[in-house]
Amino acid sequence: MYSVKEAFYTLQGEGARAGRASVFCRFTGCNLWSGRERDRATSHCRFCDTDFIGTDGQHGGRFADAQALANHLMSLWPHAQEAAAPYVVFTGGEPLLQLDTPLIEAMHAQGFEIAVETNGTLPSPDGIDWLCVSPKGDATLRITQGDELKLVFPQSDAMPEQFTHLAFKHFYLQPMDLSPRGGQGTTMKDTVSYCLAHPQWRLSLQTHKIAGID
Ligand SMILES: C[S@@+](CC[C@H](N)C(=O)[O-])C[C@H]1O[C@@H](n2cnc3c(N)ncnc32)[C@H](O)[C@@H]1O
Ligand SMILES: Nc1nc2[nH]cc(C(=O)O)c2c(=O)[nH]1
Ligand code: SF4
Ligand SMILES: [Mg+2]
Repeated sequence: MYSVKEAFYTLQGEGARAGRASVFCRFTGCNLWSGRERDRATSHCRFCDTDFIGTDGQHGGRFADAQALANHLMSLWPHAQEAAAPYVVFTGGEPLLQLDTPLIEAMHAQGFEIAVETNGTLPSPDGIDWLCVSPKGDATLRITQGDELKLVFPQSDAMPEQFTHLAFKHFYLQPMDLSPRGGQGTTMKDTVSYCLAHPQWRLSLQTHKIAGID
């Protein structure tokens, strides 16, 4: 059984693959925050910009098996006749609480290329085509290699220097959007300054928020 908060067709907004048409599958639940505002201040992850509770979002629901979820996600990909392979981004919440080998196999059998957005605290199954790891505060990082490391900046207990030696192809800093915590604006200036001073890091903007899409 898979619990999905929402699923939608949009453009990947962040990181090295920003701008790419994607089916997003947002799983319910996370291991670093309950998703309830009253728990935010005492959680491992305190800046989350996402509602991942329940299965009541657009095209959300509970899916009995991998084939049912793969069929559902394929129904959201509108370009069956085009050359570009269908592309899915599994996110959440924390997708590695639910993404397993049967689902990876069912998605590949449909022809999907599979991307994952994870906090990196849980082991990842084999077969993921694009792995994006986004470390969180003092939460122990268990995934130390992948395609991109995308760090939300700044986090006093997870500074970029801690991660530069890890085996990722791309290193991104993404300005923390403070609005989920009632703040204003983002930490854009500090993030730009850090990237200018440390060229190993590139700037990732949340372009879907700029574009006004999901
Ligand atoms: C909502 S998380 C879900 C996937 C996974 N749990 C994770 O944390 O990577 C998706 C992406 O949004 C980023 N993110 C969450 N809240 C943010 C915020 N307030 N500002 C900027 N990026 C944020 C996360 O770091 C992650 O890269
Ligand atoms: N367009 C768009 N791109 C994204 N990249 C990562 C997202 C996420 O919430 O995991 C996200 C999202 O929520 N929307
Ligand atoms: S780990 Fe990801 S989904 Fe969980 S609370 Fe943090 S940003 Fe949100
Ligand atoms: Mg998001």
